[in-house]
Amino acid sequence: MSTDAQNRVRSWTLDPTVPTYRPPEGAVDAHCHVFGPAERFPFSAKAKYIPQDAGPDALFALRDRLGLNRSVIVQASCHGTDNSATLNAIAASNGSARGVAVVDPSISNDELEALHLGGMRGIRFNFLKRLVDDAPKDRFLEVAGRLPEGWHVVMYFEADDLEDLRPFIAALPVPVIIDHMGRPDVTQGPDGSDMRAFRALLDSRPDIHFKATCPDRLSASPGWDDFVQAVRPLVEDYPDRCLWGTDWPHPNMEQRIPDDGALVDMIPRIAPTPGLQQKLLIDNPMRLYWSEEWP
Ligand SMILES: O=C(O)/C=C(\CC(=O)C(=O)O)C(=O)O
Repeated sequence: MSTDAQNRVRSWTLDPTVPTYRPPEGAVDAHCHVFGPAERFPFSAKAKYIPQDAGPDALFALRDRLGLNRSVIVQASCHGTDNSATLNAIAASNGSARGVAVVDPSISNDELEALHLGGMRGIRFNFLKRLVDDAPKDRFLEVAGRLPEGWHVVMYFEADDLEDLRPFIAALPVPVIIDHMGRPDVTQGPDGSDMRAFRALLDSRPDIHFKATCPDRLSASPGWDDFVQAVRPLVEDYPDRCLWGTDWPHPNMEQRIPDDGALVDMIPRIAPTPGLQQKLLIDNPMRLYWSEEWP
């Protein structure tokens, strides 16, 4: 994969609109990434995409523009299991960012503790074949059993893989967060088979959470109406289990770059009351990522 500067892709807009919706004070962007800067934090030899730099300065400037206050930075697959770029961004955040690491399952307990001190609060298991070469479930389960206190597992998979993954998810010994709701086909509507299967998963244990994220990836309609129709009932029915995030810098979306301001303006459409917005943007992510500051 070419790492030449001119071949590195940009999947985010440099000029997002300022949203009309104003998030409540303390709102958390619970799903974003950083890329590089590559000179200090080179990409993994196994990276499936090589992006331009999108470091902490750009992330925090965007956050200010969007009216958000905290960030959960999820280690992106292009950095493999070297979490330095994510840790660097967390360190630059003055306590306003936490992270989710990607680790080699043979990681030692001391290394996990060091990640905790660096602001990590979970590990991510990525099952998307276009992003990672392998996802060894037995080794994932082993490391999930010895995470630092209060950590959780973030899972990324596609709807067609949910059935296969159910025993694995059931065996996880810590709380679980599902990225982008496991990528359902939202065009099926709120009662479609993908949403029904996802609700069955949520009903299978009380500590599974989901990110009501990525209309840009999941929607087939320009105004993202299908996303709203499918996702709002999920937020309303599981108000204590939902999180929201921008997904900036939108890896692999260079052909359909979303406007980050429009993503923020989705919030009141999927969480229509101030009470739901408080849970989605503050209570739920604070409990999972800043538990020591949260009642
Ligand atoms: O930003 C996301 O959640 C989705 C990604 C990228 C990703 O997860 C990664 O690189 O680790 C995708 O679907 O390409």
